[in-house]
Amino acid sequence: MWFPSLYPSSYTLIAGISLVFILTLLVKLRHTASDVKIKRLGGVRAPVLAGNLLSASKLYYEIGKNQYNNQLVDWCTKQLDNLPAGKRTFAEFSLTGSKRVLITRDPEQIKAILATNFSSFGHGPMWHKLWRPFLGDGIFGVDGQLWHDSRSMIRPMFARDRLRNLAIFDDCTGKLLRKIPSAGATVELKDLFYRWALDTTTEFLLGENVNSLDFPDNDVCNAMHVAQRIQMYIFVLNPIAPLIPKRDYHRAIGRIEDFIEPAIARAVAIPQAQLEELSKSDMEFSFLHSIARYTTDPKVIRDQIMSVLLAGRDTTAATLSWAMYELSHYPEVWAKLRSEVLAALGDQGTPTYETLKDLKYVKNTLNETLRLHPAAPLNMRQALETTTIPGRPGEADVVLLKGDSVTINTLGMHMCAELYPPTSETFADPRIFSPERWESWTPKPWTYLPFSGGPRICAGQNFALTEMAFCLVRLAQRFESIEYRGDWAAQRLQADIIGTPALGIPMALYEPGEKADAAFKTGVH
Ligand code: HEM
Repeated sequence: MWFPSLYPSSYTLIAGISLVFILTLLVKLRHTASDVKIKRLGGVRAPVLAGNLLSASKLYYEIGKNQYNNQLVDWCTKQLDNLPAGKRTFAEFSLTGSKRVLITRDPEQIKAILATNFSSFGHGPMWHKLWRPFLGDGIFGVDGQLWHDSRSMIRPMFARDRLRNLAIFDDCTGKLLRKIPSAGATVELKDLFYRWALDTTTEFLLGENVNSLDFPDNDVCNAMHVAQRIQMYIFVLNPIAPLIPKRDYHRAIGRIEDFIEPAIARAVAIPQAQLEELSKSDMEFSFLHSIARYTTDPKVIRDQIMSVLLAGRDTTAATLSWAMYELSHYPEVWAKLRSEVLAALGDQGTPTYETLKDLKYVKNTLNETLRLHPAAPLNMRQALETTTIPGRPGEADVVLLKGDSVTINTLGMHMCAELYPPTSETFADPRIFSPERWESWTPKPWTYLPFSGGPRICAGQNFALTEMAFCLVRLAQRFESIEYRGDWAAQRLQADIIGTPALGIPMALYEPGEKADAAFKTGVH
């Protein structure tokens, strides 16, 4: 009686074993085929972290787990740290034997990928496909001519210091300051910075803002969060992307579109002659107007707006969150920063482009924050054609075959002790936050890349540095001291698309003369 039930399960077992055997063989064959191509090109393969089905499946499982636990960047760096001494700057893995992934923190390789060998690399067709529902064909999602056209389209709005931008920073930062409660009350500063950045960026892009500072539960703000979180999973777990539920993702994107599309419709209705006239006004001409001079196709405009919204919002919010996190731990740094600000502007003076440029310690503080906490701790590229990048000094080049991916571990590179001078009186241990180090030190080329490098360097770098300096100056003008109200040492990096403090930034800020009030030490405002 038990025979009939045994047969199907035996068949299943045999079929299962055969499938695993065939797949393993296939991976092995592909691995060998890649080896042959690499040898033919006179180069070498990077050290292999995982090159068969079993080890690569385990590795992808670890990627998913570490992403879930906010430890993906640490994991990525550990993979390199665990390699034999002298070989800790790059390594590869592959699930299928072809389409390898290279992780690198080697400055020479990064320079080749981003600049000297620029045309051989891009975000790639897979990136485009995975991000398309969100970014469409906007600058962040495309390569080649489409990227070139996008860059030309958005460049004019970043080409010079515009008065309108300062007015936006002033407005939104004023509102942010009004949300910070009186002495001793705990405020979740990270949440405020994200809302401030969303308001600032939407005002800059569209000429109207989401007003999430006044309305914390704003659904555009929530939609941005949901879309980005799911997008990160789709991207990191791309081999199983089709299995990831996407209903909330599409709904969130739809909500963001509901906000930006009416503004686009209004902009494309403006006659070109009127746009031409508007462009002469430094105060009234918005990013949207600028793009509408290039094209009146609402879809093209929507895609560029989405890209810059994504690029411009979380980056500055996360960086300012990290800056305040670090500053709260070093009262003497806050005091020095504040005295520089007060000497230049007093406690009320409005920052201008000129004053901001002269505030060296404020600049050093932001540089140091971006060194320890680059907003994009990992950056991705794909080889658009078979090519080579430098290997270890004195060794053969590393070959990347068309379709291979590269993960540039920017944070891992910033943390590499070998890339810094020895620790001294003027140069603190590189793991420590020390704006002073920038007074006597300039990083070696291609070793400090918070804004990336080469032709695709952050288009909004100056805008971002001015925006963040403006906000930091206003905070320093008003608050004499700041206090972290969480477990400072327990903080972790949450690698969403942008790296952000996983535990938030609960803080208390004190104006001159205010004192800590124990009664306020509970509850977050
Ligand atoms: C702390 C602030 C910021 C940091 C650290 C930062 C960093 C970066 C990085 C690393 C890239 C390269 C991404 C890649 O190669 O895939 C990038 C690209 C870009 N960023 Fe930023 N960014 C910041 C703020 C901003 C702001 C405020 C804007 C605009 C309002 C902006 C606009 C862009 C754009 C449009 C690109 C795409 C450039 C291209 O592909 O040609 N960024 N940014």
